[in-house]
Amino acid sequence: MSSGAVASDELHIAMFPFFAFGHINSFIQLSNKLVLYGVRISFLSAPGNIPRTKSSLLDSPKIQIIPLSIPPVEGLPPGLDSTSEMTPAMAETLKKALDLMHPQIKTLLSQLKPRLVVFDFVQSWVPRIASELGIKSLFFSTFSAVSDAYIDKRKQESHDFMKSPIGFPCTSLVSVKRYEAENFLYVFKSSDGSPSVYSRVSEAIKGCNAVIMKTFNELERPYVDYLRSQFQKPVLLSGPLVPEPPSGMLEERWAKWLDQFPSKSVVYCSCGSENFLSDDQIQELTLGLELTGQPFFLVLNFPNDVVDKDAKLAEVLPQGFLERVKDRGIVHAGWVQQQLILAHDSVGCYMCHSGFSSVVEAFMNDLQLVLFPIKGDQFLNAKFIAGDMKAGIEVNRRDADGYFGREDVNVAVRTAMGDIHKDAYISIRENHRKWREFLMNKEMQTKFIAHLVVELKTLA
Ligand SMILES: C[C@@H]1O[C@H](OP(=O)(O)OP(=O)(O)OC[C@H]2O[C@@H](n3ccc(=O)[nH]c3=O)[C@H](O)[C@@H]2O)[C@H](O)[C@H](O)[C@H]1O
Repeated sequence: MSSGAVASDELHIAMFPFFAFGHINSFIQLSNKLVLYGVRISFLSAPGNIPRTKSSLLDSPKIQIIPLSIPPVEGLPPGLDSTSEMTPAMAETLKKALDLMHPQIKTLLSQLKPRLVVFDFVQSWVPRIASELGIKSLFFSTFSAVSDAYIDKRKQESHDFMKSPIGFPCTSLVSVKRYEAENFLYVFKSSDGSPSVYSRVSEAIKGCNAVIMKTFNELERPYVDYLRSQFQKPVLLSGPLVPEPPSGMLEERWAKWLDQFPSKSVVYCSCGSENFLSDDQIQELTLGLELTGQPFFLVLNFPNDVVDKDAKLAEVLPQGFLERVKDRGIVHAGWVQQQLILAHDSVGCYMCHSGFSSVVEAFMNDLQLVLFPIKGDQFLNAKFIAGDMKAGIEVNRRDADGYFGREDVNVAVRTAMGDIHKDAYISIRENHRKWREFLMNKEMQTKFIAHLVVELKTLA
């Protein structure tokens, strides 16, 4: 069959993630798995995100990237195409810009003619236009099932979030800290006419033909069963979408720096592509990493309104800090090749925000997880990993405001590295090893995707 011809039974799927790399990445991993089963993918992307997206998508004639244009909206500087470059306020405005893409997307879908469109919570209007075109729509939740379940069917008071809801599965997750419950109220916030996260997710679930969740029963069955009882519609499971081992080479400067340290001795610390720490948090985090005595590679992000990121870094780092740690510590502001850093033999501990893709990448490697969630789903992911999976250690946080001090960082990292609290270290390490073995089992991964493809073809 020539590359232009389309087999009648070929399944063509349009992928339309929200313009945040925590979401884009999950859509990329889903696309890469599906294309290996002959599925044709049209990946809708804002122009500025195409280079990173292209570098992670499989180089296959079955995948085409479709560039979109983001309509101009006041408060959204032109040329910014992902939340990793935006302030939180701009990220909210980006949602409004996405809502204005309704006609563009409808025209595109009518031209592409996919049998299915997989969309994100922000674009909760997709089911309407898809059904007008005879296209089935699937809401792909890039969050963990535990986080979707905990947030589900809630009232708009923080005390309501303190405890798990009635009917919630009986697991280690029975309550959250006050500051976490207060943070969850964000899902109800609607800024100048843009619908709240809560209403977008509710509309997405109500309107779609099925929900896809990036998980599997062996990991999150209680939460998946709970959501199935709430959603009352097909919930398809993709499995963990473990990425293929990263291709390419780690940047020379980072490879050379990491090579100088013994195996599993370095702490890699990152807050993900969408989180920005306060100056005080940066002080305590850096002084805590210094106290551990371990070599460390710290990556920090600043929103795009911080023009000179290196100057900002110099301003917020503790006095004399860089001089004191010059032989064993690096602090970098900006994007790094995270998967290649995690795969480096010198890295033995990953201290992270508990983002779901980043955690899956941690389980691809032999390292220990230290969890310091920053917002939303990350709080629940951290509790799930430390509580249900017992495969990581959370940094101790103050109940009222989530404050963590340098000693909290020091204790968590040294426990994860086996310096102190040996019993906890041994059990966490063993559980991490078991889950890694399971997640890296090719047969299991194949089973998840093969089953998903059958379900998608049945739905289409
Ligand atoms: C659903 C979303 O998941 C997010 O976490 P996640 O780990 O998936 O995303 P990132 O850490 O941004 O990372 C997303 C992807 O970018 C990669 N990366 C990131 C930073 C970097 O410097 N270099 C990289 O290569 C990383 O390896 C991962 O593959 C958050 O919880 C968010 O709250 C939630 O809405």
